[in-house]
Amino acid sequence: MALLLLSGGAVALRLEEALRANVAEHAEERAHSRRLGFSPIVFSSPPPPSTVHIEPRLVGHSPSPPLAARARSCLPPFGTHVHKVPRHTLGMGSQCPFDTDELIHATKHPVLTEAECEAIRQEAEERMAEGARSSFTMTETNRDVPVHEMPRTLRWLEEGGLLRLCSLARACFASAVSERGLWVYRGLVIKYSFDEGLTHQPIHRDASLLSCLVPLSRSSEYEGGGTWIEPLGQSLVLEQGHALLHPSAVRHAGGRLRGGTRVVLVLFLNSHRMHFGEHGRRLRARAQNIFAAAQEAAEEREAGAPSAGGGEEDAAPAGEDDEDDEELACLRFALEVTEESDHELFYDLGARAHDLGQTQEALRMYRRAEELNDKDPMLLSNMGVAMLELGEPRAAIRYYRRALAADPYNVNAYYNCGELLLELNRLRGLDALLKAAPDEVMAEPEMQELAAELESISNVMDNAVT
Ligand SMILES: O=C(O)CCC(=O)C(=O)O
Ligand SMILES: [Fe+2]
Repeated sequence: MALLLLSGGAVALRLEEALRANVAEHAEERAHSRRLGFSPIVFSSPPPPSTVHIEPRLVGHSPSPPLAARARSCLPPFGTHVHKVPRHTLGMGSQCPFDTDELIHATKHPVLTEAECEAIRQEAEERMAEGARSSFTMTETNRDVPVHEMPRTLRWLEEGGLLRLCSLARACFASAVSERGLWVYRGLVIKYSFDEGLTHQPIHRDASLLSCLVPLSRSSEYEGGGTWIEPLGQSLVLEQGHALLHPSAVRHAGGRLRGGTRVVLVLFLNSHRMHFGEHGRRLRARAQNIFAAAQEAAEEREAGAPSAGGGEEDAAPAGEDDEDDEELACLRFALEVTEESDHELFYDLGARAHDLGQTQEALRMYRRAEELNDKDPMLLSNMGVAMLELGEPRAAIRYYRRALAADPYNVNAYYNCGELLLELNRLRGLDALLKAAPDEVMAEPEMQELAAELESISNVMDNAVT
């Protein structure tokens, strides 16, 4: 398979620099984790077999047990239900630290007691009531409080809670976790509440090696919800205190809540040493940061630009082209280290070309992405747009419909599909589309406009007939 890039010593050298910077970033994050108040976990013995079973009553009752008891309470106590996900979907290439497709583990029993769940939840709710919130999840559709701002929970983690969860993570993912241990990149308590419009989290990967999620609510407190696992095409709803563990690179989402309140504890865990397979995610993040910084600078220039006089387009300020190249270089380095196995990188390259008006090239990249993951709603929706731009409206509709099958709440795909059906005068199709759209989608102003247009055309036609 031909690599897209990388020739010449100068570029290769820069790749090496980028990789070194990733390793340094990992070390800096580990140090930062300590500053936030998380002590790393170092294992003192080889991982016990995952079949080891200890009595549930040993788990997590004593607030400050002696060390030996603490260690015992930290054995991976319970078996897990395992869901298989092809490990190539992690996009880590042949250096993937996970050596199996058994990548989604849901414990068969609680690993946190009811009392522990309630205590953590209570502290999180106190912090939220005081107005604490982080923007870590970068979305308005849920609320989250960082664990490092929750002293009681932090202490509970120190006193054995973290060792318990990390031991479990180690038993589930032995190939990725060495004796040198694990540390918490971030911990969050996330609240979803249907009545407050906090209903979900979009599909994403987490910025760590392993993700561990424990519902603090009982499943009877909400409808819908759960953790949506894209490659399974399914939401997993766990009972209070059970743990869901998966590689952070499994694409997932906070599943749509249809009622009630769901509160979860999430720990993002990293291994002592960074695995080579993690370079891709860090390089992609670099590219995204460079892009975001360039966007911000452009917006600032626009805001600060004198409104009068001149009339000529400003020349790009010195350095901007270099920044663009840096973004591209990072994406290409990421492609190289992941051996072109990560569909998100092809998506990014496609979106970048699309933004620059290079629709053919965008489609070429999107197709490479689609070969690796044909269920990504954003990708499919963008492919629809590209198809339309290239004069293929029927293909565009097919892509929009596939995007909607993958994500029935995708407003962009709904709107683009609806607008195109209107343009093609396929009014029955438009009517059916609007009727199928969930209320949340129809509440969006652009969807309201589409519905109004359809109605006014229908009225005109009715009047013409009568
Ligand atoms: O709510 C969930 O089940 C998923 C949460 C999640 O993915 C996250 O916080 O990163
Ligand atoms: Fe996540």
